[in-house]
Amino acid sequence: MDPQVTQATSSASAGVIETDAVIVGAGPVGLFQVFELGLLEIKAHIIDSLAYPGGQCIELYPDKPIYDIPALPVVTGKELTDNLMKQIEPFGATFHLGQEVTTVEKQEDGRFFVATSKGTQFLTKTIFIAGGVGSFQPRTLKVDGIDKHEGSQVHYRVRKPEQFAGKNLLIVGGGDSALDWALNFCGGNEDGNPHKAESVILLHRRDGFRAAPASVAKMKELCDNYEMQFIVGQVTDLDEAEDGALKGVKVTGGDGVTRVVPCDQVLVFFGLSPKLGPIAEWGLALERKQILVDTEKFQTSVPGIFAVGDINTYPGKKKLILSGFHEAALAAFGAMPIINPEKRVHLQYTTTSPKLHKVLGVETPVFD
Ligand SMILES: Cc1cc2nc3c(=O)[nH]c(=O)nc-3n(C[C@H](O)[C@H](O)[C@H](O)COP(=O)(O)OP(=O)(O)OC[C@H]3O[C@@H](n4cnc5c(N)ncnc54)[C@H](O)[C@@H]3O)c2cc1C
Repeated sequence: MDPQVTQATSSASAGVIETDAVIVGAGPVGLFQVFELGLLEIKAHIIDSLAYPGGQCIELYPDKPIYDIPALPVVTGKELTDNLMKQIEPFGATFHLGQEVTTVEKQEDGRFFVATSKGTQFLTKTIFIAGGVGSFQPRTLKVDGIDKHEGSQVHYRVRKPEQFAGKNLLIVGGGDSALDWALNFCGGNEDGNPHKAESVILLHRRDGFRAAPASVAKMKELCDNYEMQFIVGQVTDLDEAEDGALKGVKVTGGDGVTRVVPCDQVLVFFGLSPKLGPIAEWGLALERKQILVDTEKFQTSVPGIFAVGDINTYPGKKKLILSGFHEAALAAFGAMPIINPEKRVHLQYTTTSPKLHKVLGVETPVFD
């Protein structure tokens, strides 16, 4: 992420943050919402459950070309995100990444209380939901009783690699994350690896990987040297000690035979899938898991809460980035009477707005 953009690292300890605007979702439309609010001199806080901005563009197709962004004949998902980050840099939005917005509650004074999974809290005059297809959550291992081990012995993310040092690890999955972490924990380089595990077993349902060829080659080399073990199969059951702790899992191989694979910790990397999640609980009118909005301000059934981008629906809606950008512009204007009822808002061209040029640190052009 661009270092110029403020990333709040300890906002939970800062108490309740009072603000004019909270944006839920840092996909392309949420990012452009920062720009449109910035043009109207509104600073926003933007929250995403992912650890990085870009939404679907980064999560699903970072290196694929997009051909229908006006004036950009071709741009990849990553390039579009990088450009949006650059474009919003002058507007000083605060990013709260790696946290899901869980709670939205209307207060008596008309503002909204917003809270995240990491305990960050806001009191805001307006909310812009740019939640796309929902917040991306790790796909979980579907085995009876696994939930009681999640967080202690079964993990879907690696937050602190040091907690796995010296352990017997079972890493499940066949994509880049599974292989990268398997190689990382195998380590064993000459300089020493602070996260080196006691043993690493990689388990995948087939003998083929959706990962960088270099990682696959390295993994095979480590297996040939007996520094890692690779098993084809699927976890079908747990192997628990008398005290309930996990001492291994049962793996059914391609031959139909089920074997016990002992391990201390299980790391599962099945990718991420989007879930509407808590947004469905905020009392907004929905239609087939999308938020109903008007087509003037893109406001939801709750005044003060706007919804833009893939998350909303209205007659004729098309789920395109282009449509989301348009909605973000009109939603920003629509929110101004709530954010600043005293202020008369006029449409200003970015070409001729001295106020904007001051923010951007550029000269206002002279017209003959
Ligand atoms: C393979 C593919 C190719 C595509 N190609 C094109 C194309 O060529 N042209 C085009 O116009 N469109 C294309 N699209 C569609 C385009 O990507 C979407 O229209 C666009 O990403 C929508 O942007 P968004 O910001 O509304 O939502 P998203 O990009 O989905 O971003 C939403 C963000 O909100 C976050 N979020 C959701 N709920 C919460 C919550 N409760 N708390 C915190 N964060 C939350 C999510 O983690 C996510 O990061 C393509 C899509 C795919 C999958």
